[in-house]
Amino acid sequence: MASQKKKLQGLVAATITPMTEHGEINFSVIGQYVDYLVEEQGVKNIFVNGTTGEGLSLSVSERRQVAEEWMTKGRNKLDQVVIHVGALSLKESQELARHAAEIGADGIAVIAPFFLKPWNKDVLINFLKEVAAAAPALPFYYYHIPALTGVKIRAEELLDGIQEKIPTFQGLKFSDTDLLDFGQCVDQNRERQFAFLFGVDEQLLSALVMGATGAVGSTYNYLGKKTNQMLEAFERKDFSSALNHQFCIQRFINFVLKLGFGVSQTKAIMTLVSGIPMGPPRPPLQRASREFIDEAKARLESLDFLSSTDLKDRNLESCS
Ligand SMILES: CC(=O)N[C@H](C=O)[C@@H](O)[C@H](O)[C@H](O)CO
Ligand SMILES: CC(=O)C(=O)O
Repeated sequence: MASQKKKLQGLVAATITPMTEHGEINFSVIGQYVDYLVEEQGVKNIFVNGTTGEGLSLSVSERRQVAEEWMTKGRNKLDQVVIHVGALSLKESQELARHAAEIGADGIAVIAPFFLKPWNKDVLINFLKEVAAAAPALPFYYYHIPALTGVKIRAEELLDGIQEKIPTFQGLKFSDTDLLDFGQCVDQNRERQFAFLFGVDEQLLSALVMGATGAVGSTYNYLGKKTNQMLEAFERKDFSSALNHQFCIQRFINFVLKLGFGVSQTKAIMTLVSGIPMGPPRPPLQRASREFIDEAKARLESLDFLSSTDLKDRNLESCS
């Protein structure tokens, strides 16, 4: 039963989908990628085929294969694998949900359909419910990302009474900066065992204060270790250390955001930091520029986020 599953906690890396130079999925590096997350970043949960994974740019068949590969390579190594199964077609979404159940995933997540959009809460819930029903034993997470879907129905409103409609509802992945909405999701559901997973990595500390139980994000692929240090400091109520860690992370994210930061840039950064080739993104995205890569690399080095370098002595802003 879904409700007996252990709660999803801590950091969840939104996985990149590695690709070859020819734009095909590069399954061959996923095993290495799992080991890197677990051993180097201390991250044992993953969120597959989401924004970072270019899930909506993959075919249904590719999405199934990617999910299977992560499940296979993650066996006995990862704690939880959540598969994003959102799609514009309800049928496709249901197929992916059933498939996630078949391969033994720990949960499914769904974004709001973003072309022909649900215009109110009830319409959105009805769509989500149909998807959830295709995998009745799997924990279900709603993936709230209004800036990308254009569906701005507040999460707080959506959560009101959701378990009556979707019995497998287990939590929320909240990728928005509206901490009033996020805080109210937590406050109004205190007696329920929901997971409140925050998705704006540069603001995670504020969300922890608001009651986040975990976080899903792209930067946990390569800043997982650093972010785990922040979580540990927060746990032991050492707020000044936690804030220092958050500021370090912010310095990097702020820097790359100003250069222009998205999935393409995440692929380039992960390639730099992990040494595992993530390849180019799929059109319409375009690969990160040489200038971006050089500047990001220099910044990673100065913040000590690139372990291979030894700049510590002349480094004033080092975050280690
Ligand atoms: C829009 C987007 O991709 N958001 C990611 C997850 O939800 C985050 O992990 C961001 O990449 C990160 O917070 C940097 O802004
Ligand atoms: C960041 C995130 O959660 C995603 O890539 O879907």
